[in-house]
Amino acid sequence: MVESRKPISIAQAVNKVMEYKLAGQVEWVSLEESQHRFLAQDITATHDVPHFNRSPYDGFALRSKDTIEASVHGPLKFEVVEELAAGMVSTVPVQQNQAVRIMTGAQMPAGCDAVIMLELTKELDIDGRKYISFKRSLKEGENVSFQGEDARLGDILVKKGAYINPGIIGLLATFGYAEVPVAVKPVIGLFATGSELLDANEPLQPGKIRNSNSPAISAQIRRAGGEVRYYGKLKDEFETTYTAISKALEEVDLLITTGGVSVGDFDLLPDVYQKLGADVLFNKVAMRPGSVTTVAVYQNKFLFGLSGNPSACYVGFELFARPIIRTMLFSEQPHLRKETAQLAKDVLKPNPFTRLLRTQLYYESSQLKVTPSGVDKSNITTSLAGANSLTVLPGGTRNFRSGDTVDILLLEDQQGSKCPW
Ligand SMILES: Nc1nc2c(c(=O)[nH]1)N[C@H]1C(S)=C(S)[C@@H](COP(=O)(O)OP(=O)(O)OC[C@H]3O[C@@H](n4cnc5c(N)ncnc54)[C@H](O)[C@@H]3O)O[C@H]1N2
Ligand code: MOO
Ligand SMILES: [Mg+2]
Repeated sequence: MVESRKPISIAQAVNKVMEYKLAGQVEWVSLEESQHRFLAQDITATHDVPHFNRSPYDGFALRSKDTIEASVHGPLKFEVVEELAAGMVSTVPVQQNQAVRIMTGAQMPAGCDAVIMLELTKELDIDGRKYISFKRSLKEGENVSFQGEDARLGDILVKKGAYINPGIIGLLATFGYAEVPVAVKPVIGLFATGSELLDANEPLQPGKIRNSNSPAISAQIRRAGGEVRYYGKLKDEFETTYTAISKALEEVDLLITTGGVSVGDFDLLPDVYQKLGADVLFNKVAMRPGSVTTVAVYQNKFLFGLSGNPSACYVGFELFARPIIRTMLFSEQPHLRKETAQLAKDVLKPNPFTRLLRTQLYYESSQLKVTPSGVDKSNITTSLAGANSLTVLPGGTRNFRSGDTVDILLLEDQQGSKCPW
């Protein structure tokens, strides 16, 4: 008699997994290496930016109160007493009706409170001395970039858990973070199970298929921010499978297997969990694909038994393993980002279990739209290539029509969501 499994909802399954979430750790890496990593601490401004008043233009710094009389009919003439390139500081005090030639980025000379752009002046040479004339007055503070206008000392600029993008790299450099505190990448062990599996470099043989799950899941692990420890393929033999899994568990926090979790004669993972004495959190989720996804905990380590079917394996990872990885990367929004979009095609099917359609999300005018990225079956690989989102069609519904608003989960997004379920 085949064991009967009781399906639980996705929300219940996600909650069960998140109860056991693991803590993250901090390491320091060079600024360059920090790209695509996740911040392990809030980044605060270590000084004002800019930290001195400076000129945003090439022109002449002067005292605005001296310019009040300037007009088209009565241009004023000021003597130029110094020239400042960016990086230089003034040495000559500026007196009434004097100006300092100043370049973009140079610190404002003491006493000056405005800058007139080069284009608005005429330069004169009188008896070997330099002068400018100009025809308009300036207000106090005009064309000055003030200390602290970009950031103030102590401001929190980027929160812990943020994905480090090029803009953040620039910010870190601005504030002198030559070394950056980032989350240690969780190491995720991975096995593919199945005696039918060939590697990508092997020619096809009758009855055998190439192992696509390991490379795909490895890429998903890296996309989520983890590091892959690939242990290779396992034939469907109990002793070798049990030994390999128990040994690998000593080396990683999270171990993913693909295949062998259903009720077939060679689906050995349920027996492996039993022999280990692992606590099986669930072995059936009311979702399609991925209904056989099984998660177990053993000595504070996770065993993710993902389905062998490629689409089911892909979805199972994103829903249950990704949030654990992102939590270890200090994210407060570790789940896939949830949004709504308009369905662009009819999906005329009953959904006894919640269906997670692999979809292509795109913009049309100002509307977000989704369309299935291929055939909606658990054993299909081709629909995964074009999928940048999962469209959630809740269990107990049927027949969605083009134009219906649906919930979507974004696969390529770094923002995430607190809990979409
Ligand atoms: N009697 C029942 N049969 C099945 C049930 C069920 O409830 N009762 N569930 C079906 C569902 S749903 C799924 S999903 C699959 C899950 O099977 P397993 O997780 O046990 O995976 P396998 O049987 O090992 O493989 C399934 C399928 O995927 C192919 N596969 C496996 N590994 C890979 C890989 N690394 N790369 C590419 N393809 C892989 C494998 O050859 C099989 O075709 O069970 C249903 N059956
Ligand atoms: O778990 Mo299966 O993926 O529902 O098709
Ligand atoms: Mg099976």
